[in-house]
Amino acid sequence: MTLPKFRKEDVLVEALPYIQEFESKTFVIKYGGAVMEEENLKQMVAQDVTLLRKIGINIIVVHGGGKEITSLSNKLNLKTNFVNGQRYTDDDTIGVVQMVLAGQINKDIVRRINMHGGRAVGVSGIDGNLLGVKKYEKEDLGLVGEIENVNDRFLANLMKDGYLPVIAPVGVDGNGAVYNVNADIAACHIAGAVTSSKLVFMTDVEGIKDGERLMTHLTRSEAQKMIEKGIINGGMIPKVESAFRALDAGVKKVHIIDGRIPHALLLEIFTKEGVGTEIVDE
Ligand SMILES: Nc1ncnc2c1ncn2[C@@H]1O[C@H](COP(=O)(O)OP(=O)(O)O)[C@@H](O)[C@H]1O
Ligand SMILES: CC(=O)N[C@@H](CCC(=O)OP(=O)(O)O)C(=O)O
Repeated sequence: MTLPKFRKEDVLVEALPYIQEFESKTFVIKYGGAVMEEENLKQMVAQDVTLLRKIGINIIVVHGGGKEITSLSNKLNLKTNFVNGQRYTDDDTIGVVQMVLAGQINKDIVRRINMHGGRAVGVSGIDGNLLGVKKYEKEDLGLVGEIENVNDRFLANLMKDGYLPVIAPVGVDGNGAVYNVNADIAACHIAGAVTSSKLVFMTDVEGIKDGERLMTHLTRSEAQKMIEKGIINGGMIPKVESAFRALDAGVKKVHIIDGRIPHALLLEIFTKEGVGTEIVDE
């Protein structure tokens, strides 16, 4: 296969209108899946978010780490149990969740971004009462939390001072108890609270597919029909439902992109074609 030849100056010029459009806007990026495992991809994401921040876009990173939590739980002989896509979180497991998300993964992402001069600050939902939660009510998931409020002023202050918040999805309730929160759901609540222009889910599929066909653009009603027909299922459901919630809260576009593509974030944001699927209101 011969790749098309790009002239560097054309690539930069194509990016210019997007740079103008997005200056001072806020983007929330949910980072998870394979992108969090591969060394090269981790470095590229750190470069991409730093570049976006440096050209004046306010970036907030929300990260997952489900696989890493399961792996440490296994080493500690703790059982893993998922109920409808969420981890049943008992007293021992919440310790592991906090250690892995707010400790190891959060600091690893912060360190990488800062190696590129990105001014990242790692916080969990406990810091500054960023994610106020109550116990999840629809079913008993132990210490899984449902977000009731987001301290958006705390985030706004960090960004005003030029910092790039990197958020671990654990929350705290009114009594100071710590809860586990699904990272997709945390990202959508945060995007809504800061009226983000874009919410980008980086995952390890090409985007939303109908059979073999990648759907590059979907309206809410088209996506809803794909859920009803079972074309969208499994781990994609919480992402798409989070996308709907974010659109309700005023987010303009939600993107589901393939984090396995090198520099997928830059391609999505600065090229006409983009990568993956965008979901809009109508
Ligand atoms: N229509 C669809 N298009 C693409 N992926 C889909 C679709 N329906 C279900 N999926 C599944 O959703 C998964 C992505 O969700 P998940 O594994 O939870 O991602 P992450 O770990 O990045 O949060 C894909 O691996 C795929 O198996
Ligand atoms: C309640 C719940 O399920 N929380 C998730 C939090 C991490 C997460 O969401 O990580 P990914 O984005 O990598 O899946 C968990 O414990 O796995």
